[in-house]
Amino acid sequence: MPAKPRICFLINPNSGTDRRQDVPALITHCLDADDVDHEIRLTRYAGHAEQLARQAAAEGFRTVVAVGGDGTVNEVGRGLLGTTTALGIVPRGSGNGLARHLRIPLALPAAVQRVCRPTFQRIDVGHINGRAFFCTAGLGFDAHVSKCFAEAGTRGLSTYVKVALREYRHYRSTAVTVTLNGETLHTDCYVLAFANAAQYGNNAYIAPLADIRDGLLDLCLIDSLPIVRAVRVSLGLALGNLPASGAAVFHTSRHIRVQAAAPLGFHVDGDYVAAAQDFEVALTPLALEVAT
Ligand SMILES: Nc1ncnc2c1ncn2[C@@H]1O[C@H](COP(=O)(O)OP(=O)(O)OP(=O)(O)O)[C@@H](O)[C@H]1O
Repeated sequence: MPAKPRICFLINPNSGTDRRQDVPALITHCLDADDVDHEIRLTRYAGHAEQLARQAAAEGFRTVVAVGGDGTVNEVGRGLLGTTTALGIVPRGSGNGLARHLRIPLALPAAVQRVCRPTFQRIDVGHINGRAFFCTAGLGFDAHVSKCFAEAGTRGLSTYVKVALREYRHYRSTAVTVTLNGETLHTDCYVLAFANAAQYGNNAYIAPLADIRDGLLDLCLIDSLPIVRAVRVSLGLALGNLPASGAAVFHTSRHIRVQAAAPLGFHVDGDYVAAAQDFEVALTPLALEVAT
């Protein structure tokens, strides 16, 4: 009889807004012990999932499953880069952008069953200033909001919307020079998003045409955001028609350089990283195997 696939579940107990304590028992209940051997480990601090994922890959697990949101998925994915272990996702975050893009079920029982009988496929991986991202990265207002969101004390979509509306009142664009596809653009940056997947999460489609396997990043540039345009952008995000709305400019490229006139914050997969003035953004095609 062939050996059962080994799956390691890494749970971030801090993801999302649902604080139920019995997630390990639920996972064990939902999977079929005849089909898989599994282990469950909990993250103890931010950054721990990357370390645990790398260790699980070294132990020979076929799949390491991020049980959490896009931040946890990012950490686990980073830990698996360069290994032969696949990333699985059981979505438990606030936004779940990558899970939604890959059409992974949002309900825990269905997601656990899917990861036990998966289809394996490879996805592209983006890097911004050396930091990997799998869903989106960005400069400007979205990064600023992710920084304020992390400091807000509460999570979830309603906190995110409250923080975004509060910060919108005083956030201003920064002048940037963007080099891509042999062209140089001098423009202002309110938001510059680099999309590997189509959405930020919560079905907010920043780049609805983004294909996670096409070897290209979709860039979405919003140079300023007066109120009328803010309404059009919000509708475009919700309806998935931002490119047709004319409220943002889109490009595709595999390698982008951005130089900003003043320090600009950036995020990867919704988690704020730092401020910088020079950005190198690049895509490595099909660099990570994912269980979907
Ligand atoms: N045990 C832990 N204690 C505190 N923070 C943790 C722990 N484990 C992981 N983290 C951090 O929690 C952050 C948020 O988690 P995650 O992104 O999974 O949830 P979310 O923000 O609710 O979901 P989403 O990103 O989909 O909106 C991650 O960036 C991760 O670094």
